[in-house]
Amino acid sequence: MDTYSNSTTTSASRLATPKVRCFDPDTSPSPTADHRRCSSDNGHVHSSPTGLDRKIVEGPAGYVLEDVPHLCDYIPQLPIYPNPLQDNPSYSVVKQYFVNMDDTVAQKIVIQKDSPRGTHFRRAGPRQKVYFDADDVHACIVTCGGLCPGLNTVIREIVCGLHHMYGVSRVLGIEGGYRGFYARNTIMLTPKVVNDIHKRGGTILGTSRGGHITSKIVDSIEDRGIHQVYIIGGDGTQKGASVIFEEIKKRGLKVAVVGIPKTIDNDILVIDKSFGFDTAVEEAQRAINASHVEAESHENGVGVVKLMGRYSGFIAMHATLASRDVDCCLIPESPFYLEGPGGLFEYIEKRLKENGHMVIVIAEGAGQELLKESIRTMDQADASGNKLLQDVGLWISQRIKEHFKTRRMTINLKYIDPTYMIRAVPSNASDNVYCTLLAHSAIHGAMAGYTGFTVGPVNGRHAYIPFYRITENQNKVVITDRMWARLLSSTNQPSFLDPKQSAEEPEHDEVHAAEPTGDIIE
Ligand SMILES: Nc1ncnc2c1ncn2[C@@H]1O[C@H](COP(=O)(O)OP(=O)(O)OP(=O)(O)O)[C@@H](O)[C@H]1O
Ligand SMILES: O=P(O)(O)OC[C@H]1O[C@](O)(CO)[C@@H](O)[C@@H]1O
Ligand SMILES: [Mg+2]
Repeated sequence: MDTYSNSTTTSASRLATPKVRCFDPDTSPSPTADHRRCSSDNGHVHSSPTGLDRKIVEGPAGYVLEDVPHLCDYIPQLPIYPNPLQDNPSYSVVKQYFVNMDDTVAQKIVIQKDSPRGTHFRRAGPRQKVYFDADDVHACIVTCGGLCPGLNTVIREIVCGLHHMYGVSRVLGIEGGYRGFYARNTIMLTPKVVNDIHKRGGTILGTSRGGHITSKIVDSIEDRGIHQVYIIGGDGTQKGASVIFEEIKKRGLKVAVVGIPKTIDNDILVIDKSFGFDTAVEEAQRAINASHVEAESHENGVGVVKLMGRYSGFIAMHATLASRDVDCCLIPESPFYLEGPGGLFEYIEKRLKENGHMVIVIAEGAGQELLKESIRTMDQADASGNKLLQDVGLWISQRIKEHFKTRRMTINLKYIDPTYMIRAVPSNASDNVYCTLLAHSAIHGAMAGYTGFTVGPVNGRHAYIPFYRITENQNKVVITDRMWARLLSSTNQPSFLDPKQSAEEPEHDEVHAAEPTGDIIE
């Protein structure tokens, strides 16, 4: 473990015009707290298996801060400026303008008297001093990966937040995802241009998969004189953002790299939930309702609805719990089987005999092992390297039809795949507010000189989270938690689990692993 130092290899800031010199402990009359964090005694750099540094600060009673990088970690003597927010009339009502620089957010909030204080993250919010002169700042925004409700709201709120809170007027939109840095046009984003984009689905910037050529992206950032890069995207995008940050650090550029996590599947760890998730669950209700109406209008009606979730079944689980019309929910985390006692076919037959109709919700990543056994196909991947999944909805519909044919039982099965209808809607009211907070937290962090981080709520408080924390693993439904039990008790479906197996399941250590909303954690 090396002692953390802020003066690693660098070339000086190439971009900003100094107005106030960096804090000097001997001469500065009013040291800013944020500058003290740059001194060499408050943390340690841990080398990760990938060779990337991690800033870990340890405190009493098992307190651990997993801190995020700061520009002054690798650029010495950076100028600082007073935060213009303090002169902003809209914010004059706020009693405490700035967050305390020592504020951190606990990852685990349910603890026992003697348990260690555990992991914390730096609290998001405006700082008293900032590391960019608003007049000089040139920011850019890019959206990558699949569509998700709320993308336009985040874009809007970054542009308007930079403009209204910090007076930053130069914001560039990079078109078409990462490849847009070097292969596409850019557009100037002003509050006027983005004024009503939150009412539209999709992303006004366009998006793509693949095309992450780090050197070309960073060349483009450097050539355009960009100081703040806001990157909106899922797990792949955040990995890409981390690589961009490392390259920027290597080149010694004064550029803050900020990730805003986007994943409709809610498969990003640590944060309470991802934007667009609520909207997706709400929109999924329409498909489930339609499926239910069809099913109950026909003799032995079976509705099958496929919902998003490649590796995590959160949308399917929450849409099922919200709807109450679903008789069976199948997700990737809970293996199931079709034939024999306790299997899916037996359960369908039972439900049809009891109720005359039934609705099955299946997440796109569920049952992939069964599919592999019955359909032999080449493994294919998309441009980002994500495995392309077979259509489990079509497959299961076919298998159910075949099964009841052999049982000489007439069923009426209707299959609905609302994926792209759900992804394309604008975000709902609560996601819109959430997107605003994400954008503001991102802006405050970048202006305060933090970099190489993702922003998001942890137990209801927005925090700055190092990239590695959210890219190392995926958030999954924990089927031994109470939420899944709640689902089983609401649908009455079989658990497909050997009771012995569930008793032996190890306890998960991620507080949020099973619950996407902070307010419903037990
Ligand atoms: N390990 C990686 N290193 C660098 N760039 C990556 C990496 N993984 C993915 N990317 C880049 O990130 C972008 C988005 O990745 P991807 O298509 O996997 O979507 P995502 O961000 O995970 O969103 P979604 O939730 O829609 O899957 C792509 O341009 C891809 O090239
Ligand atoms: O068709 P596309 O754009 O590659 O995206 C499909 C994937 O994107 C997601 O909606 C996540 O963004 C997945 O649930 C789905 O598998
Ligand atoms: Mg992804």
